[in-house]
Amino acid sequence: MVLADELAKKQRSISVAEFFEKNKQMLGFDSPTRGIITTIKEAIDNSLDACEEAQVLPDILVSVRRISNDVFRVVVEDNGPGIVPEKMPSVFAKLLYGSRFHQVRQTRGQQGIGISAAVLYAQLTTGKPTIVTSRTDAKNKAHTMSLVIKTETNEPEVLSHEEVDWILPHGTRVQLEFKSNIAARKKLIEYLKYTSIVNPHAKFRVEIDDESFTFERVSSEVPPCPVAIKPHPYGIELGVLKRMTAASDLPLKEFLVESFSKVGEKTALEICSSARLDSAVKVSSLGLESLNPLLDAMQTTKIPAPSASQCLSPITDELIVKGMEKEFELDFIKARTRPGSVYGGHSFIVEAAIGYGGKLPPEGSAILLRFANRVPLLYQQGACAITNAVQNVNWKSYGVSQSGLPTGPILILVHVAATNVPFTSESKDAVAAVPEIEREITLALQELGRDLKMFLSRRDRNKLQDDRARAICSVIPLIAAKVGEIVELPVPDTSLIEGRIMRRVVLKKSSAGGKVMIHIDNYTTKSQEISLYDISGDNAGDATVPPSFVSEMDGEYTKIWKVTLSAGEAFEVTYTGSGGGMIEMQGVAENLKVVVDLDV
Ligand SMILES: Nc1ncnc2c1ncn2[C@@H]1O[C@H](COP(=O)(O)OP(=O)(O)OP(=O)(O)O)[C@@H](O)[C@H]1O
Repeated sequence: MVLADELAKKQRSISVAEFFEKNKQMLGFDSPTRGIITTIKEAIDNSLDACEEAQVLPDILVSVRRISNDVFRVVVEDNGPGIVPEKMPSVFAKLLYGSRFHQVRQTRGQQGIGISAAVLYAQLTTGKPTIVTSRTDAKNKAHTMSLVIKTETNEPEVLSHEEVDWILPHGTRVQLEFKSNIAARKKLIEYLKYTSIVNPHAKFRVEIDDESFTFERVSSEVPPCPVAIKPHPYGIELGVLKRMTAASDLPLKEFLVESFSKVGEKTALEICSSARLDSAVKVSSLGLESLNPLLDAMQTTKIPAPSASQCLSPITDELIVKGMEKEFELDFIKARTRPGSVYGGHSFIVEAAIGYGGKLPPEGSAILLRFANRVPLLYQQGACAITNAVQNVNWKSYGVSQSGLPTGPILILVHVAATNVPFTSESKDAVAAVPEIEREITLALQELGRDLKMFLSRRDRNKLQDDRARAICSVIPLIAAKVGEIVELPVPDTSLIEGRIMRRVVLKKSSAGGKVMIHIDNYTTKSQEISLYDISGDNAGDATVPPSFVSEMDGEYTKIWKVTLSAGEAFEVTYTGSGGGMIEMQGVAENLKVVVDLDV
């Protein structure tokens, strides 16, 4: 009893801010390196969500400057709709305050914790307030506030507030200072690169100390802002149903039709009869003895799946390919967007892509890029359902070696877009093992695996042809020499024949006069750059190339032309003149068909 009295003196409520201050690792602030990435990620997620809501093309500035030995100043600025001044303190300095938690639609932010957790982290490590500037339209001035969170109460404290002139007509700028270290640089660039792949409509200007660079947008269409839908009966739990019924004064049938998606009058009556409840009963009067059978009936009655088209915003195959091509050099790339699907009443869509070859590391495990609602997941790869699904695919059947993940020059991208991404924790690092989601990922990867297999076997066929051609070419000069010896005639120049057999290595035109035509057809799915080098001496003839070629000189005699050849495209090079010459083709990748007409 005495002990209980003693304990009672110590028992008191804990504010959510105090809790997260102590447990910052739960929100992704476990180390100084990680803290900087999480902060920038939270601010960028908000900027991208806000721009999508306002339907503006995001132009986002990210600046990181070291201002003393271990203190960094981070600024993220967007051209979004801005935040009204009355709301600025709560948005940035109150945990669990946001606009997205109660909505059923795809958004990057979900919980209303992200940016205020970063503000908390800043004041915890440096004691510095966060400075926010925001403007909602050109008619009004911008407001700048200096904010901290009062951790004991989880309430905002405004240290200063003034109206200022600002160059942007609308947007938000947030500036935080906290302890970190430069080890985060590589991870930060990686994060920005991956973010720009899955947000191809966004432009990111980056300044890290004295270095500045840009991730350009490859699409100038803002993705449609997902529309919030009502919850689906299959995704509801008893506590939520209890709260919803208590707050409604509708009769049961109307309540079901009004409150849930895909429930029409007929379905509502079916639910009522299956729960043995009167369809006209006021829902606020229902006790647990009625809510339990009602919930059972809602989840066993056949109800169509929630529609994915309005509330989700997939990136689409075409833009994923564009985004990946922008950031990686690849020989093969293919993407797939699966049809919409459902788990526990929540809509989701899986998108995946595979890249192969190019400048990817030739050995070791595949590079796996995981995304949820267009946000890269950079940590806890091993604990993620996406990794699990990738490992469970039998990659060997697609001609790729495997040791857990596939191995070799492979890049795999998986994007899960959902109205409620089932993360394993608040730090949103890994997707939980939901069988429906894993199944969709597997199906997408199997489809892509088949495409990759076709590409690899075609490439192997080409390689076989090359090896054969090379073997033949190595004996041709010997045969020519031998024949010349036997028939007692000068040994003929076999280089033209070699060029014809090799088709894509060296083309010589050593006889005077005449003309050589090279036709090149690109029949891969992607564009590729090729270079032609005129390595003839200055007495040689002239090569003419189509005007689309960019020409430059390398040294006195070597002229170089470069052109990007799109899929299915062909062009001709004509070599004329009286002095003879030689053209070498380089960077001629797989699946180019080269036809050489000699002396036409
Ligand atoms: N740059 C911005 N422009 C406009 N509104 C913003 C901006 N940043 C934040 N907000 C508003 O502030 C709210 C809170 O943001 P916060 O990052 O704390 O949570 P969230 O993004 O909703 O969820 P999560 O905790 O999952 O990140 C957002 O829901 C949004 O309404």
